[in-house]
Amino acid sequence: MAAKLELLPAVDVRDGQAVRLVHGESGSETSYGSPLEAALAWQRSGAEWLHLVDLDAAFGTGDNRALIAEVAGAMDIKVELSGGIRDDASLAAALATGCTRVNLGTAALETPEWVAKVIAEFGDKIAVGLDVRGTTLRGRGWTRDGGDLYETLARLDSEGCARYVVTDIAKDGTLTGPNLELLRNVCEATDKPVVASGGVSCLDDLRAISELVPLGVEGAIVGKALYAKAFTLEEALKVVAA
Ligand SMILES: O=C(O)c1ccccc1NCC(=O)[C@H](O)[C@H](O)COP(=O)(O)O
Repeated sequence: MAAKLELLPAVDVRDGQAVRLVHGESGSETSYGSPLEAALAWQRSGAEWLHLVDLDAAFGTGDNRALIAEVAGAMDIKVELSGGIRDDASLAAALATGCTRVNLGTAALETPEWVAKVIAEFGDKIAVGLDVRGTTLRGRGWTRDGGDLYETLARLDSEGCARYVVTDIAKDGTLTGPNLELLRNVCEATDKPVVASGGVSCLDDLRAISELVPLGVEGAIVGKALYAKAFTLEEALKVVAA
């Protein structure tokens, strides 16, 4: 288990632009310009990880595959790739970017046999995103219900899933703080590391998530707060190093 919380600044890509959504809803975008510039800026600021999302692939409105490959290829740091990775072809394209790991979402709900197969084949290169409203999972760019969180978690655990990225959709992009209770509950239900996602608004939120490291929280994805300049990545990295 990691001793300090890992920080994963997010670059979510829609129609070629770095954007932030509210509650992950298509159409709620605020644009922040070039994804490559954003990713390079986080790297220059000392990030050890980048969380890179192809929102068009997640929503089924096309993809940004070439751009995502360009961004991932330009990074000297670890990259977690998410969005629309649902079959052999999209997984092969994602892994070919040289990313450190991929995050599967919808596939874990809709094609569990395929997910079990790729977990067995690729081990900790595969994480599963558990994106929830309450305790109900959501797939297809968070637009469709996909079953119970804890039943799915038990199934994935039994298949050897290495890691979970847990998002409370009600918090995502809202700057209203992470759902610490959800994180605690998921950590109680699994021995595997958990990456927290959604809602971080201030440095105290990162301090609060850091307190969950002994329970199994390994990292925190930070999006909107960095783009809205609530704090700098340098400040955030200092807080988690303390
Ligand atoms: O990750 C996905 O596949 C995804 C699919 C559909 C909508 C949103 C998706 N991801 C969003 C993120 O990973 C955010 O970058 C992350 O939760 C940060 O949230 P916040 O700090 O609240 O901006």
